[in-house]
Amino acid sequence: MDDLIIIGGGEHAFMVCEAALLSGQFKVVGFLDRQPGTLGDLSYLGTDEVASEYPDAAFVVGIGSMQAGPARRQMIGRMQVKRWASVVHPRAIVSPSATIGAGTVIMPGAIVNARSRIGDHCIVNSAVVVEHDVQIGDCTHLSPGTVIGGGAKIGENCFVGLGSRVRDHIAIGNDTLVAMGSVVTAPCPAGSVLRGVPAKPQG
Ligand SMILES: CC(=O)SCCNC(=O)CCNC(=O)[C@H](O)C(C)(C)COP(=O)(O)OP(=O)(O)OC[C@H]1O[C@@H](n2cnc3c(N)ncnc32)[C@H](O)[C@@H]1OP(=O)(O)O
Repeated sequence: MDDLIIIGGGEHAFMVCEAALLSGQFKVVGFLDRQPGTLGDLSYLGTDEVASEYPDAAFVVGIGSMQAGPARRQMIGRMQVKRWASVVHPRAIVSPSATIGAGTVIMPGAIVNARSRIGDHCIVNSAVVVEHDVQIGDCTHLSPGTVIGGGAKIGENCFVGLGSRVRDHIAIGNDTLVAMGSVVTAPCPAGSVLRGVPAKPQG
């Protein structure tokens, strides 16, 4: 069983901790945060700088990114971490032909269907449906209840808000924000901000 350290001590970190414990794959040894705090029964180990003191542990980001763009990737790049764990809640359904990147978390009720590829450090949140043959880029957050149609491609560093739908076989560019409740019916370039039904670019 791997030792796991969670980066972050907020609400999402608690969810990640619970998923890790329920998976039976990890012994969660503590969490890092900018300031001392509490996270269930976990020990506060220190700030990000102490990560290098745990060379044998695996790490996972427990910070729920709520925006599109490179901030999450940059934060991860600054960490002195050798090994990233992917955490899959035992009540998620992941096809045996799907691949899940390092540092990615899959929350309860999520479905990742056949031949889909989820990148590194993604959040596939509660009750998300990622249909077959989908590609999700690194550091992208699919918020609870989103549905990604078969063969769609979502870029890196995207944020897809609560309950949104993305049409099958379309591509969404990197760093795109999809507002909650949107229905994305057409491809969009990198850096888009989309909102509404059907989703339209915002200025
Ligand atoms: C585990 C978890 O809980 S993960 C949580 C995930 N959270 C989410 O998915 C929420 C993400 N947030 C959104 O999608 C927001 O709608 C944002 C970020 C796109 C916009 O937020 P803000 O800029 O704060 O917009 P704000 O709330 O001020 O609303 C401005 C206007 O847009 C409207 N509006 C806001 N969001 C939306 C939306 N998703 N669709 C349509 N209209 C919207 C508001 O009603 C408001 O209209 P008004 O000016 O006529 O009153």
